[in-house]
Amino acid sequence: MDKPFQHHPLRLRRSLLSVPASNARALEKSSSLACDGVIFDLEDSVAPEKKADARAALVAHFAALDRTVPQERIVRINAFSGREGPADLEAVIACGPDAVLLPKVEEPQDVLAVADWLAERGAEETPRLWAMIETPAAILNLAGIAAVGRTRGGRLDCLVLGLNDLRLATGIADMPGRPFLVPLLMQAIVAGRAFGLDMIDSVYNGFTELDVFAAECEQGRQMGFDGKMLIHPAQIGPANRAFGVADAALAEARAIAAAFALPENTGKGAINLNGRMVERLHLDQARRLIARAELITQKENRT
Ligand SMILES: CC(C)(COP(=O)(O)OP(=O)(O)OC[C@H]1O[C@@H](n2cnc3c(N)ncnc32)[C@H](O)[C@@H]1OP(=O)(O)O)[C@@H](O)C(=O)NCCC(=O)NCCSC(=O)C[C@H](O)C(=O)O
Ligand SMILES: [Mg+2]
Repeated sequence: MDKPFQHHPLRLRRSLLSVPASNARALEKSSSLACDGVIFDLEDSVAPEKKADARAALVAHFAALDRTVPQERIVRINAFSGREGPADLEAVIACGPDAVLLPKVEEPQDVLAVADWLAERGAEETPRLWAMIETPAAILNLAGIAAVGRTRGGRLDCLVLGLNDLRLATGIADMPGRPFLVPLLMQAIVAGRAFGLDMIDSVYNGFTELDVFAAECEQGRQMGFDGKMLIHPAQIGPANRAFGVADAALAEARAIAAAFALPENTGKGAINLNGRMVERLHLDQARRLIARAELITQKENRT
């Protein structure tokens, strides 16, 4: 079933492809891909000596962009408190993306500082802010970071897990099924949902192992994630499938909506639908799922 609470308009975020801003071919290709969003990366996929060139390439790319392509556009900057961060944010202002992804957020102030910087520059509603959760400190401070979603006009939209950095910092093993990471991922889900944020699962590095990748997407969906950060175009199809709306789930949602629309169920809080109790909260979930399915259909008809 769909998630219970959301503080911003419904967006498709099944597949978010990271594209190094220093890779001209990948930049060019990104607009033609069926991912729901592109994360233009100025951080770890760009070598230190290429940072300035990557910013310039990104600004040129956005200047020539066809903004009718149905993709959300996010720029991942380097840490705002570091050497490259302020110049990256100036590039963000020039680009005008939908959102800025902040890496290695450790405490609420890491997000608030950027929100205040953007507000001072007159950037009121957009870009939105997304925060990467990828350090032990971020895990300890999850509730405080997610709570930023309720301040500064609710500018924080999404938490994105970064398991490469988290494994590096903690020593947690990279294992099939992510057994020792699942408890941390679930903490993130609970914190994000408490403040109405969208939740994006971490990248999977083995971009040729598509069966394993599909299983990890399915696991992420079952945990409650909305989508996954990707590193390669081959991962888009499996992610869109796993985080899309299955036919059976859509049929069930339609049955719930139809049942509550029956005259005999008017005014009822709970009904019997084929031997299962269904409440009005399930009707709300069903309506959201139907709306998401409609968004997917609209997108597929446009691309
Ligand atoms: C992983 C790669 C370095 C592999 O690159 P390559 O060997 O060139 O792949 P292919 O030859 O299989 O590529 C086939 C075609 O697809 C295009 N391509 C590849 N990757 C992308 C991409 N990301 N976006 C757009 N297009 C892409 C190639 O250009 C080929 O096109 P064509 O010429 O038409 O055949 C590479 O995939 C890559 O660099 N991926 C992204 C890396 C990245 O962004 N890293 C940062 C995100 S990871 C992260 O955030 C971790 C997190 O912080 C954490 O801590 O966990
Ligand atoms: Mg990282």
